[in-house]
Formats: sequence, structure tokens, C-alpha cells
Amino acid sequence: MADKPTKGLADVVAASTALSDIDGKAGRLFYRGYDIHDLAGRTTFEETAHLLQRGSLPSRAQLADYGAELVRGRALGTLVERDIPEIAERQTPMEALRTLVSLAGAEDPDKDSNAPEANLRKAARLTAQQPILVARYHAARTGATLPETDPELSIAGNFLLQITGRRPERRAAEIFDTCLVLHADHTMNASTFAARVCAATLSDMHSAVVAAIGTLKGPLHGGANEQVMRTLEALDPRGVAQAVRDRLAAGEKIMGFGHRVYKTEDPRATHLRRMSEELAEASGDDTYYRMSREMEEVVFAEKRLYPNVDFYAATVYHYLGIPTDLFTPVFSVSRMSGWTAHVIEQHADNRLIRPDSEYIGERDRKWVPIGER
Ligand SMILES: CC(=O)SCCNC(=O)CCNC(=O)[C@H](O)C(C)(C)COP(=O)(O)OP(=O)(O)OC[C@H]1O[C@@H](n2cnc3c(N)ncnc32)[C@H](O)[C@@H]1OP(=O)(O)O
Ligand SMILES: O=C([O-])CC(=O)C(=O)O
Repeated sequence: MADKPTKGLADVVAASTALSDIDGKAGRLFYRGYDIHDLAGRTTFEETAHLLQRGSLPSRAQLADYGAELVRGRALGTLVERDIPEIAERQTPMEALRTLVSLAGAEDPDKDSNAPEANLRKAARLTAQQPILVARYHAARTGATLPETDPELSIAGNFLLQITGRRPERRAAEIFDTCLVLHADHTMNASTFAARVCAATLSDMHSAVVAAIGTLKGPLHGGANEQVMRTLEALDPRGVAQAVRDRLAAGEKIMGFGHRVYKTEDPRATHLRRMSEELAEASGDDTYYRMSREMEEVVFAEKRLYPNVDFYAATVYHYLGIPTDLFTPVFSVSRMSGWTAHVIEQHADNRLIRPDSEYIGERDRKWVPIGER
């Protein structure tokens, strides 16, 4: 008989990885050995994606080559181009991304190969295409003319340009770039685990990241950032503390709080809180930031829970002018770099992921013919 399962696989070590590491007690996060506090604000998202997918922080020459590959990789295939308008009409943003990335897989030039060089190329293309897919989806549903990408701007800057229709201020692009760095990878989170389970059957990278997108979408994972903003919008700024206490007393979860691994402050939340404050001040209306601080105090006082990465990401994206229903797609823009790196790592040293289960159903039942049931 199988052992008792650990509900939710808490504390179960399900894979070996050289990509990221968390110290949940100390509230520390590392990408390939670099402390997130050293990377945030100093390393671009493109450098971070190179670090995760190709193993090192790039030299200037390596970054120029990788950057050129990302620019070439933005081009979408004809199937995707053709179907964006209809998908934008019928599907919510995360559903649309799940569909569009799946379609992109059907016309990827390396679609039939899991070879290491093919996976590296696919990882760059998927990372380059994800922000374009979000922007194209948004333009299709709003009827806006999509601004051309600007060769002077980074992935972060071009994303803000294409979503808001305005060339971003330098500081706004820097802040958004830092957000992308902070969300890039996070050990065996649910969506990454889903990607690795899929990849471990020796399925292809696009299938694995489609599984990951579907998993990120849920409100207990990446979907929480959108729910945080919806909560802030629904609350009366003068009644935040009481409303949060009432929700907790009613047994509701407050989105953006709590974490499976961190038992102290999520180190990414430290940066996001600071950036939210900066943008709130610059916007001239810090209501949502002040409400967030109040929520944080009440949730801590009542439950001893800390904000996770999704909590202050919500107000940062809001102040940057990103529509609320694109917050989780933004998470996927960043996490694509990590998912693809995990697929590369899984394929490089693979074994089928197939855990056991504890049977809790009935036994020794007697079969009866259909007419006698
Ligand atoms: C990028 C990310 O995925 S970060 C996480 C994003 N998700 C959210 O913000 C959703 C809200 N948070 C949660 O649902 C959880 O804290 C999770 C899913 C993140 C972690 O879940 P788990 O490790 O399984 O913890 P679990 O849900 O069992 O919570 C443990 C206890 O804390 C309580 N709790 C946990 N999070 C919250 C919360 N946000 N609000 C209120 N209570 C909470 C639970 O009700 C539970 O209480 P109980 O023991 O009295 O039943
Ligand atoms: O690690 C987790 O469980 C969730 C998380 O914070 C992430 O994916 O960034």
C-alpha cells in the first residue's frame, strides 16, 4: 500500500534544479546563485532570461546576439496572425494566450525537435513572442492601432509602448523591467511543476508552456494579481480595515497574501512595495497604495500573513497604465523565461514524473448487470 500523501505536495522535493533557490525562512531568492536583491534594478529582463536559459549573465557581445535573436523571434506565424482577432473576441486574456501559444507551437520551425539547440531557439522565440501576443490581443479587442516596436526600447519598454499607446517614461520602463526580473523564476511553483511534468513525458516545449499558462491562470497562483486589484477597486478607501477583518472573519482568503514557501516577507514584495509607493507618489493619487498598506497591516495583525509577489505587483501595474485583466498575462510574459529554462533542464536529465496515489475508494464491489442496478 502507498504511504499517506502530503496534501498539496507541501515540502516534497519533486525535482533538482540549478535555476533558482528559495530560503523560505530567511525570505531569500536566488537565480543561478545570484541574490534577487542584487539583480533587481541592476540587471535587465533580457540579461535575466539569458542567465536562466543559457546559464550565465551575458557579456555585452552575448547580450547583443541574444537581443538580436529575440528581435527576430518576435515574428508571429500565419496561423497565429490569422486567428488573433477571433480569439480576442471570444476568449479572456489567459485563455487567449493558452490558445495562441498552442497555435504558435504548430508553426514553430523547430516543432519536431527536442534537441538542446532547438530548445534554446524555441525558448528565445517564446520569450520574445509572449509580450507581442498580449499586445496584439489587446489591440485586437480594443480596435487600437498597435504601435511598431521601437528598436531603442527593451522588451519592457516596448510592452508598455504597445499596451498604453505611449512611449513610456524612462523610469516607468525601468520599473516594469524590474517587475519582469522579479517574476522570472521561482523553483517548483505550480505552473513550473506543470511544465516539467509535461516535458518529462518528452513532450515538446510549447505543450509544456501551454500547461504552465493554464496553471498560472488560477487565482491561487498568478491569477491573484488581478484579484488584488479587483479587491482594492471594490473596497471603500475609508473602510478598508473593517472590510478586511469582515472578510477574514467570514473565512475568505485575501488575495495576494500567504505563500507555500515564504514564512516571512517575500523578497520580491519588498521591491514591489517600494516601486508601488514611488509610482503612487508620481501619479498624484496614492489611494490604492495607502489602501494596500492598510490591508497589509490588518492581514498581518489578524493572520500573521505577509504579502506575496502578487500583492504590490497589482498597484505597480495599475499605476503603469496596464489594464487589470492583463496583470496575469504580464506575469506570463516574465515567467516564460523560467518555464522554458525548466523545460531545457528537464529534457537534459529526464525521467518520467509519475508519483503514486493513496486509494480511498471502495473495494471488493460485486458487479451487477445494467438491468439490475
Ligand atoms: C505567484 C504566486 O502564486 S504567489 C500566491 C498567490 N496566491 C494568492 O495570493 C492567493 C491567496 N493565498 C493563498 O490561497 C495561500 O496562501 C497559498 C495558495 C498562496 C498558499 O497555500 P497553502 O500553503 O496551501 O496554505 P493554505 O491555503 O493551506 O493556508 C494555510 C492557512 O492560512 C490561511 N491563509 C492562507 N492564505 C490566506 C489568505 N490569503 N487569506 C486568508 N487566510 C489565508 C488558510 O485559510 C489556512 O488557514 P487554516 O489553517 O485556519 O485553515
Ligand atoms: O512559488 C510559488 O508557489 C508561487 C510564487 O511565488 C511564484 O510562482 O512566483
